[in-house]
Amino acid sequence: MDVRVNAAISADGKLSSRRREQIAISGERDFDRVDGLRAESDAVMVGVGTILADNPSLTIDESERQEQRRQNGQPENPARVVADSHVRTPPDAAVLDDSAETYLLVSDAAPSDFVAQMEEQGATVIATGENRADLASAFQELDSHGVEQLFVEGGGEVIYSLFEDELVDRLSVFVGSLVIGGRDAPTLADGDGFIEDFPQLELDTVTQVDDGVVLEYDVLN
Ligand SMILES: NC(=O)C1=CN([C@@H]2O[C@H](COP(=O)(O)OP(=O)(O)OC[C@H]3O[C@@H](n4cnc5c(N)ncnc54)[C@H](O)[C@@H]3O)[C@@H](O)[C@H]2O)C=CC1
Ligand SMILES: Nc1nc(O)c(N)c(N[C@@H]2O[C@H](COP(=O)(O)O)[C@@H](O)[C@H]2O)n1
Repeated sequence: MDVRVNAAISADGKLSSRRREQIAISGERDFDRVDGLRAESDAVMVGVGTILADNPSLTIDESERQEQRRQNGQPENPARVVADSHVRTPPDAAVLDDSAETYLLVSDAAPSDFVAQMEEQGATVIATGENRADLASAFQELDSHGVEQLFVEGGGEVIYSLFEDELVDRLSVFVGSLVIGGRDAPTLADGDGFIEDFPQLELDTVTQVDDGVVLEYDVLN
């Protein structure tokens, strides 16, 4: 499976403010670039922190891109994947609507009534790992469901875990021209943080988009 991570950060590296509300760091052209990346993917993934903060639909905005996918024999939207070890996805979350397939990655400790409720909503639940979803094993299962290109949009906890598990192939970052600040504001990669063996990146391209810049990296695993 090929895993691409994309996020928008402020010039000081924040994904959002300490209130963890959705902030439009990207401008119109960058949101359109992200829509294009969704359209190239088999599935779009976020952590449940992003579901609770932003309630995204993770579907494609541009109808021409959906039409192109239909012509290619693909579903009009990529599947949605939510990392949700501790079963916090609300039953009315937008990702559970019927506009695309949805996978929830939970741990083996997920209560069966939660699993049943999510399956009733049409989601496919993949349980791996003792107390936290084991992303490497879950990705193998996603692969068996035909997910070859996975596009990860955040947030900072999930992105850190993916780097920790050496699962990221490519990283793109839109750096917007604003400062958010705050020691409790989420950053691109949160979690415990690395103290050695820092994941190394190779800078591929730098492109100005809107009043910010997109940095594209290959990840040297
Ligand atoms: N600017 C941007 O591009 C984006 C910003 N955001 C912002 O990021 C914030 C949400 O980010 P976070 O709080 O970091 O939440 P997150 O979206 O990374 O979700 C974290 C949660 O995922 C679950 N999870 C399940 N398996 C996991 C695993 N193996 N490793 C790590 N987590 C796992 C855990 O319950 C954990 O609490 C919000 O403020 C949102 O607005 C989110 C996406 C994109
Ligand atoms: N690329 C990007 N730029 C920003 O400025 C953002 N705030 C985000 N946030 C993420 O965008 C997704 C929105 O999903 P919907 O289009 O509403 O379905 C979601 O993943 C946000 O967290 N991204």
